Order: sequence, then structure tokens, then C-alpha cells
Amino acid sequence: MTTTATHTAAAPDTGHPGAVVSFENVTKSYGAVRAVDGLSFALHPGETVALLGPNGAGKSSTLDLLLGLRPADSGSVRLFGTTPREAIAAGRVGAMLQTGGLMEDVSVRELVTLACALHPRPYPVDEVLSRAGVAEIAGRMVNKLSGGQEQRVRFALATAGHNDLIVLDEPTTGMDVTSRQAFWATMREQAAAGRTVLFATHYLEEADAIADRVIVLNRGRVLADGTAAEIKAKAGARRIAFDLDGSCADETALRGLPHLTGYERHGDTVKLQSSDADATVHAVYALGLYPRNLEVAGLGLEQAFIALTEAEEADASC
Ligand SMILES: Nc1ncnc2c1ncn2[C@@H]1O[C@H](COP(=O)(O)OP(=O)(O)OP(=O)(O)O)[C@@H](O)[C@H]1O
Repeated sequence: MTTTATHTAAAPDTGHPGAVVSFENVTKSYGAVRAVDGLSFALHPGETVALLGPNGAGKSSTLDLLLGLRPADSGSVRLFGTTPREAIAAGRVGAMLQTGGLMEDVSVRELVTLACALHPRPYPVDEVLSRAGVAEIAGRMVNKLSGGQEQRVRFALATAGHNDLIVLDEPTTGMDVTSRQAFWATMREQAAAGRTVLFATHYLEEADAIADRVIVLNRGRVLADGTAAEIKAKAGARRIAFDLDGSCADETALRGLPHLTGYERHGDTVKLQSSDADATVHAVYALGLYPRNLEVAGLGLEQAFIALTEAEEADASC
């Protein structure tokens, strides 16, 4: 059975044999809003993949479809060549979502014990508690936890058993820096053990540091898909920064430099983004300026992400 609105009969996984996750031309609308728009991608064993996108890009909807929490309007969603429901029932998938409250009138240990009891291939409860960094608060009632502690309990629930795929929706939101580092160290161990990890995040530095592949979504479609380095290269632009030497620089002339895709000025410090840094720097000299502390560098993932999504928004509004 594919995950479609009509729950049609099982379709063979012809598109991406051996894939952990396979989306083929998947669409999902909420009324007039098309949250997922003909989305196709495949995830392979052992990959750690970040799902990036601006607010409303369709990340959570994609994860909901992937986990079978909502049916797709059309297209096929397969996990390990089966339906999401079958893969989850087989205990192959662990998920940590933003939505859904935790059971409240139980202790952390009781909740984790329940999750382990429900998993077909559970880890020992104490191992799950300590891996998620909640062993010290195991006796605490779930309704007394801070936001960051709650996140760590969600993480414990997602890793209560041996999963082949771990799906995380903004997992470190609300965690302090230490918890965040511990969280990602554990995720790295999970990935090193051959698990596939898919996480949606707004922390681009996490995607840059952790993911070996980044899928950028916008308007429910894949805007870019590759390593962080490939995404940065796709954005094309480079950063140029310099200080003016005190000479009077004409603001209009600076803003009119060729190939600019971004412009900022704070006093004598000018920060530019350019799709042809060499030509832009030549033009700076041609204005009669003598830039000091000149730096030309590639974009960070965050700037590349902004450049890509802004370019698509500009295209969409044309
Ligand atoms: N249950 C729903 N009913 C109506 N519209 C919805 C529903 N869920 C999502 N949407 C809309 O679908 C689009 C995609 O939302 P989604 O939550 O998937 O995006 P997102 O990338 O996860 O966003 P964010 O980064 O803000 O969490 C948005 O326009 C959103 O308003």
C-alpha cells in the first residue's frame, strides 16, 4: 500500500531500489495551500541528511508524510520498500517530532520503560536514559520538565530501540549548548553504526557540521540537494568585505557595483555579496577607492541558503 489518499494497492519500489526513504512525485495540500508539491528524493543507508527550508517550506509536512501520519494526495512514499506504517510497525523507524505532548502523569523512567516495551528491538532502559542524558532526571515527573529536558526525553523515546532510520524535526530547539553538543555526538554514533538520520532544522551551522547531505526545500519542492559544499557552490555568490579608507564613497556608486547580490554598509565597513567577485572588486578600484582589509570568501551555508531561497522567491514573483 502506498501512502496515498486512496490507499491503493502496494506498488513495487521501482524508483529507488535499496533506498531507505523514497518519495516519488508526492503532493499534499491543505485546502488552497500546497505544502508539498511533486516532491521526489531518496535517502540511502548510512546517510545523515539535513532538511532545510524557510518557514512554511513544507519540512514538517514532508516528515509527517514520511512517517505516515498524514496521507499524500498523490505520489508514493516508501520506507525500506514498504509503506511507512509497515516500516514503523517493524520497529525500523525512530522519530522525534515537534508536535504531540508527552504523557504527563508518569516519571521519565516510566515513560522510557513503556517506549522500550513497545519497541520490537529495544535497548535496555538504563542505556536509553543515559544516552539521552536523562538518567539524572529519570525519577522526575514528565510534567515538571523544562523545555530542553522534554526534548531530551523525546530523544530517548526516539532511540528506545534499534532503528534503521531516525527522523528528527528540529530536535535541538530549546536545548542548551551542552545538551546540543551531547545530542549531536550521540547522533554521530548512530550514523556511524550505519543508521540513516534525517533531521529538519533552522540551525544552519548544525546542518553544515553534521549532515553529509543537505536537501533545501522551498514551496514544497526540492530547491537544492547535495553536500553543504555543493549547496554553497550552487548559490554561486561570494562575500566581499572591506573598510573604506576615509575617502568619501558615493553610496549610489557602491550600490551600483556590478554583479551585486547583497549590500550592507556600517560606517566605513562595506559588506557585499557578488556573483562575480573579481569583477566587483575591480569596479571598486575603478571608483577610485582604496579598500583596506579586503576579504573575499565563499558563502557560509546560511548565506547560501538565503541567497538560494531569495532567488527563487524573486523568480516566483516575476
Ligand atoms: N494542518 C494544516 N492545515 C493547514 N495548513 C497547513 C497545515 N499544516 C501545514 N500547513 C501549511 O502548509 C505549509 C507548509 O507547512 P509546514 O509546517 O510543512 O512547513 P515547515 O517548513 O515545517 O515550516 P516551519 O519551518 O515554520 O516549521 C505552510 O504554508 C503551512 O501553513
